[in-house]
Amino acid sequence: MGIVMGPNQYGKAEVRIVSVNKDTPRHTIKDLNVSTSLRGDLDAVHLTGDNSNCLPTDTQKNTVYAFAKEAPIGEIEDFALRLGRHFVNTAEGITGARILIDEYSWERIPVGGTGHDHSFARSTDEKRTTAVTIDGDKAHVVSGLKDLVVLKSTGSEFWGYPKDKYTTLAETDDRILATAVTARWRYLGTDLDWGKSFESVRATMLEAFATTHSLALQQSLYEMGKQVLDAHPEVAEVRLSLPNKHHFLVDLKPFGLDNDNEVFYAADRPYGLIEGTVLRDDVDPAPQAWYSLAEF
Ligand SMILES: O=c1[nH]c(=O)c2[nH]c(=O)[nH]c2[nH]1
Repeated sequence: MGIVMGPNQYGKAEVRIVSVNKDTPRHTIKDLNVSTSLRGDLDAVHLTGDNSNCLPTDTQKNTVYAFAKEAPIGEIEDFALRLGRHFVNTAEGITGARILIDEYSWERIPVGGTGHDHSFARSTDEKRTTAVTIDGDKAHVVSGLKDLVVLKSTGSEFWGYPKDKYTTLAETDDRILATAVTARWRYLGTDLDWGKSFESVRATMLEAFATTHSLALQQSLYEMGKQVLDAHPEVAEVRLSLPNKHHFLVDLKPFGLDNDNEVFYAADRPYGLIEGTVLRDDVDPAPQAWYSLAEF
């Protein structure tokens, strides 16, 4: 019987970096939020405060900035792979690294009919994401997006559910279906055209959401994941988190008006939260997750 140090990791969270490429007067920008986590032989720092294997989180932050200058950032997956491999290959006692990156999107401001060379507007709240894990000489990439807000103004029903003495929800064959998509998909390789794959996965998910006549958001979730896997052999599994952004019919009878599914109250909370994984049954399962309080 005794007490030991359990799973642990440490790093710098949310390194905000904006990098401007000035190779030509038509600048491009990369706007990222980068988090690093390292694992390895870290008992000593926890048990006795011996920092000899503890590459400072400050150094990890500086590495992110320096790497952005030493070579073009490129796709976030490639940048994360470079950073993670660097820490594992160079830091004494470090055997694993996980790099999380969120990328914010900017569009050129239109001026005189074309996009301006060096002025940008934040186009949407949607973020492109990646989570790259290095484990010794192995690497795996889970990319995704979050805060992609979508809505169907019809083509959504919800009925046939069990009713008990607490049920008040009316069955409907015509409702608004709206959600803010968080999606993560696990790649089978580490060497591919990340940007092309991202755009295609995103387009497939959107098309599946739009064209599925939905009897439940759960059914839309499965279709979105399934159609991504059908069209993308490079993807092993898709995980989706879909808040059901409820839209309630407003009672217009007090004003002598009929509401023919046209006027809704958009509630912000509570919301249903529909989550799930759609996966191939013939690939290796995802490697064990990194430490997370939520998985306790
Ligand atoms: O698509 C839905 N799935 C549910 O599980 C659910 N539950 C609920 O109240 N409304 C909905 N809608």
